[in-house]
Amino acid sequence: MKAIRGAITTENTKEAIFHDTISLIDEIFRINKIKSSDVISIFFTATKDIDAAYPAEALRHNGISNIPMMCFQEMNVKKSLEKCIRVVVFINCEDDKEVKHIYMKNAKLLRLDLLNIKVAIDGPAGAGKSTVAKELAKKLNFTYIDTGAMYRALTYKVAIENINLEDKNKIVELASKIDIDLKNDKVLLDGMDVTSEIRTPSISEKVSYISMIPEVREIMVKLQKRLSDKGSVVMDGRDIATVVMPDAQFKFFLTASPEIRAMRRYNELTSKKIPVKYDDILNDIKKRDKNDTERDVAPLKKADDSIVIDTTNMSIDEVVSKMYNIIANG
Ligand SMILES: Nc1ncnc2c1ncn2[C@@H]1O[C@H](COP(=O)(O)OP(=O)(O)OP(=O)(O)O)[C@@H](O)[C@H]1O
Ligand SMILES: Nc1ccn([C@@H]2O[C@H](COP(=O)(O)O)[C@@H](O)[C@H]2O)c(=O)n1
Repeated sequence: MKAIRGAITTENTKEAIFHDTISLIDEIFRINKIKSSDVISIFFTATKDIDAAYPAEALRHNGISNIPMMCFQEMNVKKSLEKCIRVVVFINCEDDKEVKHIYMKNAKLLRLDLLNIKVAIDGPAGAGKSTVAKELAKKLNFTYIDTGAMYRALTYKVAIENINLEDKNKIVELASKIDIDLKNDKVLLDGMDVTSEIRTPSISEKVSYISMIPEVREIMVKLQKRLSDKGSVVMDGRDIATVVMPDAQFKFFLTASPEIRAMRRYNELTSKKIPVKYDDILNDIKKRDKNDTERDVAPLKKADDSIVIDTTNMSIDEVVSKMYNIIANG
């Protein structure tokens, strides 16, 4: 037995409810290659603003009379999608049958995560990419992939193995051997949690030298492309819209003045009791920007089709909402 979910938005008239319910059920049957004799039962919910007809009535009217059906009112959650009919269809089938859940019209917003949407976010150090990307991914229920964390993890490994930054061969060899994984906001290096270790000023200072090495980029980009292939993702970095996900449906380039970016980073580190000087951070940011934008391979640059968001005078919430609205309305 399996359950197939679906939803569709409608209008509060009998005609619209009948039409949209039938469209939804037809699509669920068509895409999942099921017939009414496979169906055990169907449960519908409708939002509070739908009272002109029962969705189940639409199916009866359309000739389906032998499937047990029930209609309920959906929980009335504040700011939730209006005029929406949700359904769950229980079917008899083989255990290994792959089912596809169907979201139509504005109900697609309920499960953007099922639509294989790629969101690319690039920008200079401290522009707010990872903070915003993480929030946005949570709001959309997408997977978040922090590519900077991968270069940082390699840099951390280079540092603990005492490898000279000039020794490119050793660094590339290490890059090809290490295992980097991103799981539940944690960065795992060969299975070890290095989430905080990779964010220290000493790693930030070195990372753009490591990320300049073309063979290192090749290894990282291959891994990032593989990760981007898993459903809907938000990925942030420097070359995401240009190299890693050039086909992303949504591309953003976040920026802010170097002074604001340095101040944000200074506040972040001092709040964690990490002793730092504002001027050192500003210099590191400027140096990294220079290295990242001037390197030969995949330099940091805005893709032609990226939307620029200057976050200098915007709060984190404002940036996230702006991006979310662009995606939800896109
Ligand atoms: N719009 C904003 N307003 C205020 N603070 C912000 C804003 N965006 C991000 N920050 C803060 O700025 C700091 C840097 O942000 P974040 O680490 O997300 O930047 P980043 O672009 O990912 O940087 P890096 O490339 O160096 O990793 C964090 O402390 C974050 O909380
Ligand atoms: N796609 C990327 C991501 C990062 N880098 C390099 O890594 C450094 C650290 O990245 P953060 O986002 O964590 O600050 C960054 O300065 C780049 O040198 C990259 O090259 N490509």
